[in-house]
Amino acid sequence: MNSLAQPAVPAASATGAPLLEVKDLSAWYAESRVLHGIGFELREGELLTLIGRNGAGKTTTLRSIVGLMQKRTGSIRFDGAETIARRPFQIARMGIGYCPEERGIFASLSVKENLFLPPVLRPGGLTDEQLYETFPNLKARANSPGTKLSGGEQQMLAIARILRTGAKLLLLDEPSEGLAPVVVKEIGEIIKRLKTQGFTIILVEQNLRFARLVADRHVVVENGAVVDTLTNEELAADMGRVKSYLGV
Ligand SMILES: Nc1ncnc2c1ncn2[C@@H]1O[C@H](COP(=O)(O)OP(=O)(O)OP(=O)(O)O)[C@@H](O)[C@H]1O
Repeated sequence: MNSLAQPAVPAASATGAPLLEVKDLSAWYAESRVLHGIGFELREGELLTLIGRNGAGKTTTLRSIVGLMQKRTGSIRFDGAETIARRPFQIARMGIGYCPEERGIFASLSVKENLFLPPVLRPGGLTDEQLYETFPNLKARANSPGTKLSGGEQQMLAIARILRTGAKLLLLDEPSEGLAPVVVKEIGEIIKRLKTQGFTIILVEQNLRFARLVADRHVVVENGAVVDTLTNEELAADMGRVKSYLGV
């Protein structure tokens, strides 16, 4: 039997409460306020995109959720617990994995060393076998140094790395950025597969075609606030609505 046929993550909670609730979230870089009361909810197993122009506050929202913004106010509830005052390592242990835009692959380490660097923080993560099944090209390149990987392979490695930790909410910052269309498609297939395995995902994305392929809902961020929320069907029916926010 395919070992990935079983969901890697437990089914939705019996209460039906959102897995993540962000309310009135503000955040600052030093004295500069960049988020102005962001709010949205995410149900278990859902895939949500944050879309918006450069500088809108999407990355800062992800950084706030994982506790990396020193000054943040409002409420971020994950799995029923308030996390706004928690430290990054505490939040990671609760089951949130962050894959930053810069990917963070260590050039001097092999693929395997990069993959096994983050500790397993809680049960429920993918086993080595499941990881290599999802990312066969990482298995083939297990002993290659990080420097020798293509952009797409680096992205896959960055995603694979957080799947071992036991995270059930994955925050992925622009995984399609700078990749050729064929590789973007491959990453899209992997993300769809992770969703069917039960992972809950927030994707920061500027590539609307890619976002449409994988997402359930889209939250549009402008000047550090949510200005619109659309289902994937609404986006498909009216791409102009979102393009006007993006200025494309
Ligand atoms: N380290 C930093 N110090 C000061 N200001 C920052 C820092 N990082 C981001 N900013 C500012 O915060 C605002 C929000 O940036 P953020 O990176 O969250 O936007 P974004 O929507 O993710 O856009 P992008 O796609 O360009 O990353 C921008 O005005 C940006 O210039």
